[in-house]
Amino acid sequence: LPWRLTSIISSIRNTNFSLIEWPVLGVLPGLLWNAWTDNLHGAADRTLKETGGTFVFKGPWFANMDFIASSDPLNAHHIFSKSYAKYRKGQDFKAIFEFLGEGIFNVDGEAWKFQRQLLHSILNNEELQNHMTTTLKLKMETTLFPVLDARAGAEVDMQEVAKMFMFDNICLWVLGFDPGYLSVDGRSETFPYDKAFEEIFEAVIYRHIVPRGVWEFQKRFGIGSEKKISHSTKVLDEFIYNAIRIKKQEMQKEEQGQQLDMLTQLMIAGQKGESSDKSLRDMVFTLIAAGKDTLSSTLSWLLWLVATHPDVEKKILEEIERETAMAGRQESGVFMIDKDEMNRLVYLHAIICETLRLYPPAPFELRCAIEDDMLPSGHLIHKGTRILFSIYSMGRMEEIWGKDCMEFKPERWISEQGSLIHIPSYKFINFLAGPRYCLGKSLSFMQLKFIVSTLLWNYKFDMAEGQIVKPFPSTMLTMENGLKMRVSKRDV
Ligand code: HEM
Repeated sequence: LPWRLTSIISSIRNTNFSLIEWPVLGVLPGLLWNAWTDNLHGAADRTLKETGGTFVFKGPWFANMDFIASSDPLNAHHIFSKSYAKYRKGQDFKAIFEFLGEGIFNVDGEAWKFQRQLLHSILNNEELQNHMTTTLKLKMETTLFPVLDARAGAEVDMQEVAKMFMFDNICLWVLGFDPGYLSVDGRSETFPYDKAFEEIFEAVIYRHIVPRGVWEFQKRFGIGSEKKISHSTKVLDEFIYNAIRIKKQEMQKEEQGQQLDMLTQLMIAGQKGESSDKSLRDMVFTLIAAGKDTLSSTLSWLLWLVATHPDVEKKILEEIERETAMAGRQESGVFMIDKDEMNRLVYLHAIICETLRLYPPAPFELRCAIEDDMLPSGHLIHKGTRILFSIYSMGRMEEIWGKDCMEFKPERWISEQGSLIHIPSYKFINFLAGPRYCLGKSLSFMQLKFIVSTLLWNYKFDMAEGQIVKPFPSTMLTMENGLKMRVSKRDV
């Protein structure tokens, strides 16, 4: 009890949630909230290990909080692929993520099929992918490298830099313009949009934990975290609707050449059918949310893991030197990798997979059964049961990854012949499995390989003294204390 009390008091002090929420929440959800936020993913991981990979959580009878948590790969295969038709995102998911509107994350059935086909054709369009790599390269040359040069030798929060850099890039890819969040003069303090996304994803975890009636009550009266969600959604809506309005004006000008951003492609596709500003807003909002934190989180964890594993750093630099002509190719003072060379970077691919295994940007998935069923683990599922799948725990299971599952070891992804080992998606579920797997998977590998190889070849990243790196309890796996590093230009 004393431990609980101390830790509740410290949670109240440390969380962003208003004091009003504590009396509203009551003792039990308060304890739960405390346990989850103390080390949300670690706590779930421990319980899943103790219970053999699946456990039933029972809340008070009136609270509608029951769910089944699992990290069992056979259950994953069952829920996401084999018996996919029996599980949906469900009404709870839709309510929790209501700010995504009718975007692809939030819909099932025909609405999902339609968006899936449309986004599949856009995200796999080679011309568009080449355009994205070109804009990324330009952004690195004109902004990222000058920012790092300007702060060389000083402490830099690389998580902040990664967030700002990816936010600018995702806006370039999705909306076709650069908001200039990352800049040498450091505008970050005043830039509201990325912060608005962050606040929503932080606050939304609360909706996963407390009874729906509680947060709906708070929403109705604009209390605590709900106030933040509605304010931040308004800020983002203004930003996105403005981008849609400008894009429409641009498209009306005949002299405007073909633009290769996703919003233009969605509008062209929409001209053939129905496409309201609201549906464009929902799709664009979802795409920005899908891409920005996933990539910046992977980049941050990867930089930390490489900086704390000098043997891995040495091997990746050797691979870049051996497999690419980067050493002899300098553009505007920096060395840039060629797009065609990226497929040869097998070790780098393994580093990215290994980072994602240990630190999945999207650490859990929520599903709801639409009929009675039985999981391969033997758990009975009744219609309406919620299932919380822990991707974070699955990446740390000894049964899948062996005794060294907690070690960062990119070699586990490479065969004796030197090629990549294929791990089935239901075991390495970071991009999900089955019909709803991530549409940005190949794009993500391409962009991350480009960024990481170029960054590591040109710069050295060392940890700042006293920096403690640990996950922050949010819907996205970010670092609680940032990632303070000393950056120096590498002597190539
Ligand atoms: C490291 C990077 C990424 C990871 C780990 C990742 C992970 C995931 C996961 C777990 C899902 C399933 C979500 C759910 O069903 O609730 C998903 C879906 C999706 N992702 Fe990604 N993602 C990444 C990057 C991207 C990028 C860059 C884009 C595009 C801009 C993207 C677009 C999508 C889309 C459109 C879906 C919805 C698919 C559907 O519902 O059919 N992702 N992603």
